[in-house]
Amino acid sequence: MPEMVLRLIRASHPEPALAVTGVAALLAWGVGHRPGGVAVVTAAVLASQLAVGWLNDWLDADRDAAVGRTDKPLVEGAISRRVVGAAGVLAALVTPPLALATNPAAAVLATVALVSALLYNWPLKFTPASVLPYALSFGALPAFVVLALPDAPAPPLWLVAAGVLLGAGAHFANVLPDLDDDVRTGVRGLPHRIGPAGTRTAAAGLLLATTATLVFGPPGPPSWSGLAAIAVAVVVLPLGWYGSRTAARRGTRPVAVFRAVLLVALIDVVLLVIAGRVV
Ligand SMILES: CC(C)=CCC/C(C)=C/CC/C(C)=C/COP(=O)(O)OP(=O)(O)O
Repeated sequence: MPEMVLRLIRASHPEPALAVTGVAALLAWGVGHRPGGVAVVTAAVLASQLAVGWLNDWLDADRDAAVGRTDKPLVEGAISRRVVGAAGVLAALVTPPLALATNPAAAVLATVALVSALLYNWPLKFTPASVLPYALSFGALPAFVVLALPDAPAPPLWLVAAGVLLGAGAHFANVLPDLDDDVRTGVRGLPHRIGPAGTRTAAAGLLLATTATLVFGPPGPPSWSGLAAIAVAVVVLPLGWYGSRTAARRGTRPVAVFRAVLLVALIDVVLLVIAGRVV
């Protein structure tokens, strides 16, 4: 793969972008999209993730350089700021037409999710409302996937609620490794205002609530696989919480809660797809 492409991928926040796109693809398959529908939904979600990730690094380049972020190609000077910004604008522009290949109502939801996420990049991440775009975008994501079906069914409330809780939890988990650096560069979102202990607790608590919503939300009794998912969340999330706390005390990047959150989110969706109970 050409070097430039690899650098662009690194500037896109590839871990969360792939996780969110993978979850959307599995969900699309689980709710009954045909292969073409799965492809369109996946492409629209991937484009929105790339747009948000690239424009985030484009906007944050000076702040990331000020705190010496070693994981950012823009800080290394490995890629120009103009290229990353242009890639972000291009990805944002192709998201609505891609989503429109399903139906207009679904395209509106995909666009709302994108715009809300871009508003996180600027200005909401600096305010106490920093959690809102995550909650809105992640609530809109499963609603988009369901509404994008050929007969455009109404998305179940429990699924949207699970998206909102997952998004809010992901915000706290994502900010956790950067709390100190952010404060030095003037970023004061909700997690910075409630501090590291509150942030770790919010991330783990919201993910546990997501899992419970997914297991107990659908009609009928919970499945054994659903109960197993809760058991995994109950073990993995506190382990991630503990790992992040230990890393923070050692002065290394506390990414364990973030990884635990991604793992629990993926397990939730895979179990739901296998059980065929999403809608
Ligand atoms: C469905 C959909 C579009 C969901 C996206 C929701 C959303 C608000 C995503 C933001 C992702 C992102 C680029 C975080 C980086 O934040 P940061 O600048 O705090 O972290 P960093 O230091 O790692 O760059």
